Amino acid sequence: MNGAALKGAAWEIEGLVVRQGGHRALDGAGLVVRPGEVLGVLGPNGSGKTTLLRAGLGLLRAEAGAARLSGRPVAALSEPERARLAGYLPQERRVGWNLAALEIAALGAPDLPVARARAIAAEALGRVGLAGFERRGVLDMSGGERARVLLARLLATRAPLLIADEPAAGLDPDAQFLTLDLLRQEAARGAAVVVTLHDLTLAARGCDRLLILKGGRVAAEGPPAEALSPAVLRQAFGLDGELIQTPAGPVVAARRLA
Ligand SMILES: Nc1ncnc2c1ncn2[C@@H]1O[C@H](COP(=O)(O)OP(=O)(O)OP(=O)(O)O)[C@@H](O)[C@H]1O
Repeated sequence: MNGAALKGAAWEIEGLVVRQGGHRALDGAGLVVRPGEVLGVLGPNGSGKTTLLRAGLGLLRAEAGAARLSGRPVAALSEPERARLAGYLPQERRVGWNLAALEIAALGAPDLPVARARAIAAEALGRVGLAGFERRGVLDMSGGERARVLLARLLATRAPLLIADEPAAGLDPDAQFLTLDLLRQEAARGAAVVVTLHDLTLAARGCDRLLILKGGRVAAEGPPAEALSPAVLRQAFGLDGELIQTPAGPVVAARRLA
């Protein structure tokens, strides 16, 4: 452990070095997120976003660096303790068994009696737009519907930290905005939220702060207008673009560098 715990942070990661397949997938990256805040983690494919989330939860071994959940070193917490402090929606939407949507969503609340967990799951399914789908097997759904069930499972955790790895991937435009709205609602109830995204406009609209990764390092960090400056778009994403304010909210207009 390096520095002292930051007061009030739900999740602090500092200086992580993680080797994957012989090269440094993370080379000193970190993040801090506080209750009530939505932090977006962005970066090109392979820049280390998923590795940062997994290593920061103690699911991958780090060669150096530190991670704390609610001020407690992740390495000192059991997996059930970590699960109570952090709801985690992984990038892969793998589900083995064709269980009903309600049962899958209720897995987010294993601490509660079954009837209560199912009531919370039903409410979460309603929030993600799946009222009426409670009894449908998740393997008998479209990919986007299944993704919403897994988002409902995340919401059902009611954890103080919610981590969603590309929750908007494969969703229709309305569902993408809905996803960010729901995560913002969770932040409004006091949760800290960390979300990885590839849609820069969605990130600019839905996140309070953005962390941009490039090559396993933090390339930029700050409010969307700063973190998505033309210089960052160029250096981190290889794009010629800018953030434009419109009546509907900010939009990132960009094209590939010639
Ligand atoms: N199991 C693995 N074995 C070897 N290399 C890996 C493994 N998992 C990830 N990597 C490498 O680590 C780096 C970071 O991967 P990571 O999944 O964190 O990127 P990402 O930013 O989440 O990407 P994406 O946007 O494509 O999801 C990449 O270079 C990737 O090829």
